[in-house]
Amino acid sequence: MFSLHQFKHLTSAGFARRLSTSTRSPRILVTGSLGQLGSTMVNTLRSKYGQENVIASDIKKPTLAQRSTGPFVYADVLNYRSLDQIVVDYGIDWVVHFSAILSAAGERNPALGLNVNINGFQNILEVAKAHKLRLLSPSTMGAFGPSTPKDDTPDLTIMRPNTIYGISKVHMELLGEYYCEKYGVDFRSLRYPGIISADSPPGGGTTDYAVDIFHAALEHNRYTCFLKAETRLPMAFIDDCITGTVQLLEAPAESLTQRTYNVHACAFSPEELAQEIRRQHSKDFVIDYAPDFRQDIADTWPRTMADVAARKDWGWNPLFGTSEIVRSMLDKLAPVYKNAAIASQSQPTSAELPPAAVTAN
Ligand SMILES: NC(=O)C1=CN([C@@H]2O[C@H](COP(=O)(O)OP(=O)(O)OC[C@H]3O[C@@H](n4cnc5c(N)ncnc54)[C@H](O)[C@@H]3O)[C@@H](O)[C@H]2O)C=CC1
Ligand SMILES: CC(=O)[C@H](N)C(=O)O
Repeated sequence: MFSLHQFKHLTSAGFARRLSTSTRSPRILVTGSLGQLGSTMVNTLRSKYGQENVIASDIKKPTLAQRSTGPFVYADVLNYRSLDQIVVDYGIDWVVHFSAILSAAGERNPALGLNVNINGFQNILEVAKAHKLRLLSPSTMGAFGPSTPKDDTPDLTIMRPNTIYGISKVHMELLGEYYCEKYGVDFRSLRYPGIISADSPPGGGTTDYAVDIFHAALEHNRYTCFLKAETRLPMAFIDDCITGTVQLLEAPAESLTQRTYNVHACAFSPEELAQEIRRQHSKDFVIDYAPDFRQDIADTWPRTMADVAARKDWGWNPLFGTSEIVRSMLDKLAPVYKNAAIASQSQPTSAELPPAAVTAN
């Protein structure tokens, strides 16, 4: 049994501990952290909040390099109990929910898209409610649909998307808002345009061409695009995307006037992007067009989005336009392709190999 003196001592120690945890860095769980945006997000958050405070997770196996920068756990968003356990074990305060099935992948496999984007999100929302977590879960311009005004699309407008991805993201936005109003879950979201990054490959979207084109330009100096030449869509560079996402994540609750915000940086068509690549990389770069089912998806999305509220409420301020994006992508990827070419040239040809090595296959 504790004496009264010991009890007082214990409670004041407990109080002191509670005080110190209320001023410590938040512990952040990132789901889907091996996707196109996840690894950059994890690295940015780790450099701000400390390696140990950011728990990366996915259902895929990380490479050694991905494991080396801090904790990584298996987290299937379809399994509520495992999410619950991670939140308890790691003392999670905030969740950045990046697990999703993107637009093209969702049309290829609607059942998977519905399951991950709807049931997975509901699990995340329930965990956020149970443990009073702050939850940032991105939405997309794909939440708009064919009857939405296409230019300067406002935050609040007609939203009748006709893809599994779009429908599931509207569900996410509305459910997040409902849980915020009804249960006080601090849900935050932003509607990204297509995101362009040299860090990781894109994961099955309609805007993937705007990343693939750089790899093709550097490797073959030609590209066959799955969208038509004139299909203009909103886009943003990964640096602006991650900076903006962290700004919204950290924004004081009282500065937010809504739960979901449009964010826009620039807009271009495949032909306009190709012209900029010719200007900055090679005048001989060739693009041709073989539109497929992704054209029908792109045709339902805005050409530009209005993002006045994001700029005003939490400081969205993208720095990369089309020309800066092309410059950065070429600067980052050119050395990779140059080194690969040098390595393949220095590989001995079969004629130069000793007989045992040639017969090994
Ligand atoms: N990349 C882009 O251009 C845009 C992305 N977004 C949104 O940003 C977020 C992140 O997107 P990306 O990184 O591009 O997606 P991605 O497709 O590259 O990555 C998604 C990740 O989710 C993981 N995942 C799939 N099923 C899972 C499950 N059951 N449990 C746990 N993880 C699972 C995958 O393994 C993958 O690593 C998504 O919500 C997406 O809708 C929105 C607009 C544009
Ligand atoms: C715009 C998005 O949400 C994504 N890049 C996709 O094309 O599906």
